[in-house]
Amino acid sequence: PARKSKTSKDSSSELAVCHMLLAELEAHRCAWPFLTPVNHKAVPGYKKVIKRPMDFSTIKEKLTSNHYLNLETFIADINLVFDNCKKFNEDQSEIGKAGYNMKRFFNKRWTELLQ
Ligand SMILES: Cc1ncccc1N[C@@H](C)c1ccc2c(c1)OCCO2
Repeated sequence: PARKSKTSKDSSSELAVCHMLLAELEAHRCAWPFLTPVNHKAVPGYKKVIKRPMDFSTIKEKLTSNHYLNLETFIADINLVFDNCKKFNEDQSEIGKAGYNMKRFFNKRWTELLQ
C-alpha cells in the first residue's frame, strides 16, 4: 500500500502523545533522579563519562520549543536518559533501580499509546 504522507494532524496528535507521556514520566514515583540535569560539579566523573547528558526538564523545554522534528527524536532523548543512567549507576543502586523501573514504564506506555 502507498505510504501515507504524514499530515500536520498526525504530527500534532503525536506531539500531544509526547506531552502526555512526558507528564506521566515526571509524575512517576521513580522519576526523582531524572527530573533535572545532573549537576556534574556535584557528581564526580559524570562530565567525563556521560557524553550527552539528558533529563526530563530538558526534554520538556525541547518539546515546548518545537525542537523535536518527529516522534523518533523525542523517544531517542527519553532513552538517552535511561542509557546514561545504566552507564553511570550500578544496577542495584537506588538510582540504577529507579532508571530500570522508569525504562520499563516508558516502554509499556509508549507501545500502548502508539502501536
Ligand atoms: C540520574 C543520575 N545519575 C547519576 C548521578 C545522579 C543522577 N541524578 C541526580 C539528579 C542526583 C540524584 C541523586 C542524588 C544526587 C544527584 O546528588 C546527591 C544525592 O543524591
